[in-house]
Amino acid sequence: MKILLLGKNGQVGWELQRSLLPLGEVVALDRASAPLCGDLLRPEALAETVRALAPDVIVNAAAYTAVDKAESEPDAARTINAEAVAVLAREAKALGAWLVHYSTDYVFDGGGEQPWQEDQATGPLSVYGQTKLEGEQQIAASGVKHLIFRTSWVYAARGGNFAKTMLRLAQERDKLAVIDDQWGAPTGADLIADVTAHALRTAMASGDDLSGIYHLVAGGETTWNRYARFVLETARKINPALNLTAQEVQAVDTSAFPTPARRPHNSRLNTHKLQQRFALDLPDWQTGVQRMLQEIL
Ligand SMILES: NC(=O)C1=CN([C@@H]2O[C@H](COP(=O)(O)OP(=O)(O)OC[C@H]3O[C@@H](n4cnc5c(N)ncnc54)[C@H](OP(=O)(O)O)[C@@H]3O)[C@@H](O)[C@H]2O)C=CC1
Ligand SMILES: Cc1cn([C@H]2C[C@H](O)[C@@H](COP(=O)(O)OP(=O)(O)O[C@H]3O[C@@H](C)C(=O)[C@@H](O)[C@H]3O)O2)c(=O)[nH]c1=O
Repeated sequence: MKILLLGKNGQVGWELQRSLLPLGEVVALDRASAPLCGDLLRPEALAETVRALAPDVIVNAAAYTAVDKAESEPDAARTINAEAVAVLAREAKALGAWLVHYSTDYVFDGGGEQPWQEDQATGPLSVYGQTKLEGEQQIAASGVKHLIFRTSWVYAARGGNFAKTMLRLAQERDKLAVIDDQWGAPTGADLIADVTAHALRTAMASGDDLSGIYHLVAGGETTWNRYARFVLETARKINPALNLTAQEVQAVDTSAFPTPARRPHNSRLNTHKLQQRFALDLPDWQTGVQRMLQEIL
């Protein structure tokens, strides 16, 4: 089996290079790859690469993920998160290949307090969320066999993420102020990659019955504030010599921390469908965060 992996150097892409290896030959590209094109800002060059490689599976881990910046760069966000995805779906469909893709909790408007199910109405609050939703819709409309994993609050030992931002700020400041009224689940890129490999293997063995959208997040729930406090407490235990000067992580409302992009209050995702269809048990979010901190500290 031949797998084309796009976005190989992102948090999820990096972990996928390891997880996908047992499934077959992995051709892993990033935006700078040449002569093959892995640049999602050049959708038609990307299409030529797909036709030249004729993979059995395309795994797209590339995305425009700068949530605030997307508000002032909607065209680039849309080309990468939606137009290029439509081209990948079209080419995969023509080849009879599977398309694996990732989406986000930010497709929802964040109302209520219940975990969102896959079939509930979306309502993105930001350009990033809107363009990711358009990507999902393009895949569904193409008729390609697909797995779309909606995940949230991704972290990894490699790459930039909220946990690492908190560690950096806690070394620079005496006090942090972090939002305590947005709820979700931090999810490790290694978990996402491992579940992807398992689900892909299962789905390919069962025809196209398992094609669809799945919510894939770690178990439990927290707020950004509680997550930040957990990161700093755990970091202090792992490495007491670490110079974390911030003694307090002040809990603030969303209104006290204005950002260019609006973010959902309720980012909880219900994972029953994924766990049931693929016979999976997802670990609590704390387990993976601890492991990542052990690794980087
Ligand atoms: N990060 C998160 O918190 C969440 C992520 N997701 C989704 O999960 C998926 C993986 O995200 P994650 O690994 O965390 O994101 P990262 O930001 O870590 O990685 C995204 C990758 O996409 C690449 N990329 C950006 N623009 C292009 C382009 N024009 N052509 C090719 N590659 C490009 C980046 O390359 P470069 O470094 O060169 O810019 C980077 O390697 C995405 O679909 C994202 O929307 C969903 C929920 C939460
Ligand atoms: C840095 C910082 C952020 N915040 C808040 C802002 C925001 O509501 C929240 C997280 O901020 P960040 O900008 O780090 O995270 P953000 O870029 O919003 O993270 C999102 O990325 C995309 C790609 C996704 O798909 C989402 O699931 C989610 O992970 O924390 C504070 O309250 N205090 C701070 O000092």
